[in-house]
Amino acid sequence: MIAAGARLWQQGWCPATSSNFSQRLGPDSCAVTVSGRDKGNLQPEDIMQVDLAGQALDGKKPSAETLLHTQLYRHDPEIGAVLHTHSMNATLVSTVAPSIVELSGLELLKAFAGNSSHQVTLRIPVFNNTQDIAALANDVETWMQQHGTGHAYLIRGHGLYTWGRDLPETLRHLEALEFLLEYYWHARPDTTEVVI
Ligand SMILES: CSCCC(=O)C(=O)COP(=O)(O)O
Ligand SMILES: [Zn+2]
Repeated sequence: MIAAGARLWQQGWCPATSSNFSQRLGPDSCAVTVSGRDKGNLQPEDIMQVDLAGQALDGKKPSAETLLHTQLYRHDPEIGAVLHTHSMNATLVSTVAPSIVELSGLELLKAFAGNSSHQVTLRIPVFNNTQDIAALANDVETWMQQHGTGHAYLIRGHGLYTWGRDLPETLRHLEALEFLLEYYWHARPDTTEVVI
């Protein structure tokens, strides 16, 4: 997670202490970044343990968005890592997109686990931003129960969440998403107005 933070910060995807990262530790807990830390220069003490209710197990202050990470680990036991970033492309797309961003026919869609052809559609739901992270986590869970887990979601005017079986797979998903969101921004098939 420390190396991942340096790599993602270098790309400009984690400005100004934004973003948070986590990795599953077992069936009932995960490691998550401490709130407010510089994600480009994480130290071992900037990573802590929480249970899947989001409660700190070591007295530190977990990411303000911990419940969005633990929702994913509770939802799917196969999820082993979660990355949340604040890139310009994700933020731009999140403000102009309809409620679901759809991407089809692009070779890079094969970067997502389970895809062996470009002839697939990646659906990325867009949730409205809120400071009520528990409510947002509930909205995400409800959406996933109705539509499936998928690979990612956007939060309007905020950023991107993605996940995978482990950290390398999640980094691959994130890099593919960044490419695809930049493509979407330039193509902007559904743009009508900015929505924040
Ligand atoms: C300065 S960014 C605002 C908070 C945020 O969106 C974020 O991703 C970082 O929050 P954390 O508590 O995980 O540091
Ligand atoms: Zn954030």
